[in-house]
Amino acid sequence: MTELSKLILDRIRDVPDYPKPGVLFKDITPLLADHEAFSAVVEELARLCQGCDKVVGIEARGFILAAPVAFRAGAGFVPVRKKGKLPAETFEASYDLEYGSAVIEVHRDAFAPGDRVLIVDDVLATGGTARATIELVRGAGAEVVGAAVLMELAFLRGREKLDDVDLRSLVIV
Ligand SMILES: O=P(O)(O)OC[C@H]1O[C@H](OP(=O)(O)OP(=O)(O)O)[C@H](O)[C@@H]1O
Ligand SMILES: Nc1ncnc2[nH]cnc12
Repeated sequence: MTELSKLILDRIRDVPDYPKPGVLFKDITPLLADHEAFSAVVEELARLCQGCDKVVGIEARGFILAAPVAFRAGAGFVPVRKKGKLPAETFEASYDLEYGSAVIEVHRDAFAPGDRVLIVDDVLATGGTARATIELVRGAGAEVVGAAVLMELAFLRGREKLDDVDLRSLVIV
């Protein structure tokens, strides 16, 4: 196990049966509260944005990672939000996730044509959220150069839905 993996795994709390019975929730708040771990994660994710123009973060937990990653990498930040939260004209996509379903949106003018984009989120579970985000970003005229998550839950096989992108996970459990 690498030093970074240990730093991450030691600071993720498992919460059983949240938000529904049978779900083991991976709570990243202890990691966020630890400067050493949070900054190491941001540094590592920012390395994946070499030459990218924008970092996309997915509401809500994705924002916490994607915004500092964009700042560190010298890229712009674009929010993908749950339906009804963005004020201007949007594209939208619906999807299923481990414990429900949702609709996400991005502003129609969020990207310049051909922008190179890294998608950042905290957890990859079923892959529904990431898949929908890729479609949104491509539909808005940008190029997805990669997707990066802090933690991948391998048993949910989300990676199989993302076989057309370069997916990096800092830890896989
Ligand atoms: O791979 P999937 O099965 O799609 O699940 C992963 C998504 O689930 C969580 O978000 P959630 O929708 O719970 O929103 P939150 O960030 O507002 O808590 C997580 O932050 C990912 O975005
Ligand atoms: N088990 C889980 N823990 C934290 N976030 C999630 N998003 C989807 N599944 C999750």
